[in-house]
Amino acid sequence: MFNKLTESLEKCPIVKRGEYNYFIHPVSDGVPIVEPSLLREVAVLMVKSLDLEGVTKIVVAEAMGIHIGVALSLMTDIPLTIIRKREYQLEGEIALHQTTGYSKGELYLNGIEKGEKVVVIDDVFSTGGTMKAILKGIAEKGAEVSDVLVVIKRGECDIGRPYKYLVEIEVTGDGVRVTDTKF
Ligand SMILES: O=P(O)(O)OC[C@H]1O[C@H](OP(=O)(O)OP(=O)(O)O)[C@H](O)[C@@H]1O
Ligand code: HPA
Repeated sequence: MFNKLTESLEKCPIVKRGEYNYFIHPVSDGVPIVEPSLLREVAVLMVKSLDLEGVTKIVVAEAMGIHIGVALSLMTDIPLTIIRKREYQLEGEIALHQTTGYSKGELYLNGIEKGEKVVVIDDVFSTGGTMKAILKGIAEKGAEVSDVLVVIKRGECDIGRPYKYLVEIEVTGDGVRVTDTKF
């Protein structure tokens, strides 16, 4: 029944970013197209997996957290905040330094208050660098993280706390192999 995510991953193309084998998939890249049925499957699986009890905000990072965050927000009626790559200089904004397997950059966190209970979701874990930066920012704000979930886990990531994933993959220059699913 839930086979769109695994089947689409096993068919997706790989490109080189330096030494990094980068897989290109609708969930992690938005290209070539995001099928509503795939997005719905991911949203249903996230709702089933996450502990949403008492959660006041869904936290995602620009850009590829946005479509999955919107889908989850529409299904749960929980508001969404997007960590942006653009600085707004709003009061209380926190700047975070992000390092991924192939890039570095700044992220800016707004919209989370002390004492809130949040879930953080993202499309992919590769090194876990982005998630570690996000968690540091949320802790600095004094908010509690109820759950962390990534749709696609590639590689081993220690983010300093437990997390959930929907599928685990291995990526080589030849393609993607799904090694575990949580549904
Ligand atoms: O575990 P990591 O090594 O940190 O990699 C995962 C991050 O990399 C991608 O974001 P990216 O910064 O490339 O931006 P995008 O969402 O705009 O594609 C992805 O959306 C994750 O946030
Ligand atoms: N593909 C898409 N998004 C990603 C990847 C990847 O290989 N690694 C980290 N984010």
